[in-house]
Amino acid sequence: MARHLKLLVQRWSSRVFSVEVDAAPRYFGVREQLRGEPVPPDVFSEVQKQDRCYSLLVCSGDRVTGDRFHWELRDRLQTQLPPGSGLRSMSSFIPDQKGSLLKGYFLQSQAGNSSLIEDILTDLEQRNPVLVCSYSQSEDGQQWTQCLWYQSEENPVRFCVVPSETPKHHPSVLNMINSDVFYSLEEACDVLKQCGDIIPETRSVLGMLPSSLDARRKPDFPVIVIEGLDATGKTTLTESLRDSLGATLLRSPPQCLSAWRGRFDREPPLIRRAFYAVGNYITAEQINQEASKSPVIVDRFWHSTAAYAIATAVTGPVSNLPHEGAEVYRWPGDLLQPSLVILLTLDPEERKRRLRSRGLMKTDEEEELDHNKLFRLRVEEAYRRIGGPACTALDASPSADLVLQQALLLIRAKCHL
Ligand SMILES: Nc1ncnc2c1ncn2[C@@H]1O[C@H](COP(=O)(O)OP(=O)(O)O)[C@@H](O)[C@H]1O
Ligand SMILES: Nc1ccn([C@@H]2O[C@H](COP(=O)(O)OP(=O)(O)O)[C@@H](O)[C@H]2O)c(=O)n1
Repeated sequence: MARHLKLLVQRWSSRVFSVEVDAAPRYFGVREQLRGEPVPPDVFSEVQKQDRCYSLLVCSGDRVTGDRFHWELRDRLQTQLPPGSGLRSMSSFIPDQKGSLLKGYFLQSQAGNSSLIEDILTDLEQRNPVLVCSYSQSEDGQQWTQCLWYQSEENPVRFCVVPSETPKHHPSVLNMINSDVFYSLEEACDVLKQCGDIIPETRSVLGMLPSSLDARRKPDFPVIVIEGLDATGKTTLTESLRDSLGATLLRSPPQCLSAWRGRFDREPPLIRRAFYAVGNYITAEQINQEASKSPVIVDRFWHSTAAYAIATAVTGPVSNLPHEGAEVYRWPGDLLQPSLVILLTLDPEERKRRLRSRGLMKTDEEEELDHNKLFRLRVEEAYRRIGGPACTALDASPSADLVLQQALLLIRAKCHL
């Protein structure tokens, strides 16, 4: 077994395992002694006695390969597994240890399906960076035990499965920085550079970057960013502001990346977020050039990149988000800071009405906003928590003209235009 896997398994008992059930993580741990705590963790309470469970944790040393494999694995399992396998997202982490998160899946095998599932798992483990554990119930039905799948045939080392306390932070928070949200151009570029061979388009994206960036340069004219969920009226307002103020209108991601956006939207979060992060720096350079001549209005910028990334990485209610004031809500030190960020807020029903009347849905994420109320609430709250500059909320429910007048009042007060 590779050295890093050996170390991982040796530290098994300091790890917590988390399985998502109805968007709420359930936690358990493993202990070396076989008896002692006969209470099965609640994720096992619905499993039949004769069934087995399996966990698959992605353990690639290379994060780009690992994240892509984790992403594809869900589709592969969903297609190959028999119905009733109860496929769920799972992870394993060491509480409070940043970067310790491993992602994977948890599944059940019912008696009649066991040989099919075992064939799928054996094949997966032989060819891919995945560590498979199996879980079975003890003879007396008092305890669930975990053992490594590859050694389960001969003399397996069994660990007791025990309930674990809910950790202080949602597990995803441990790996968020530089996996979901990037705080420097260098970190985002590193990810894209690593993808050069598998996604040739990354070279063209990186080629759009300016040769040097100066985030400290103060633009001569104000730079105003308009943020908000899809269909809150950003396009309508930004176009009116451009006309009223004689401003230049820019957007992030910038127009020059539009040919490659769809390609990156199909990639796992690590790569997709790195693409949008780099997009902000390209827009920043365009802002620098234009703001020496006129005010600049920007349709989406850093708040969108960070808020959607943070809200997607965690699951469940708003209370699972990193706490207010946490490091993830800071502004990247090397990214141009706008003079004002206006966040358009809208009642969910009115937003849906505008979406319907516009007649098209966009990214999977935007579609998810409609179906998943908790996701929408997390995005909105993440928007509010991001600072440096923090956004100023503006009620977007009045008529387009009234929203424009209110926005102009805010801009005049803050930017002396
Ligand atoms: N203040 C407003 N009142 C009513 N409808 C609006 C208002 N602002 C925008 N709309 C309409 O709502 C839809 C979404 O607006 P749009 O500007 O495209 O939003 P976004 O750019 O945020 O996705 C469009 O059909 C637009 O005409
Ligand atoms: N600066 C940006 C802009 C968009 N995005 C992503 O792009 C999606 C929204 O794009 P969209 O095309 O629906 O945006 P609009 O049409 O509302 O401007 C979100 O899901 C974000 O994840 C980003 O990450 N950073």
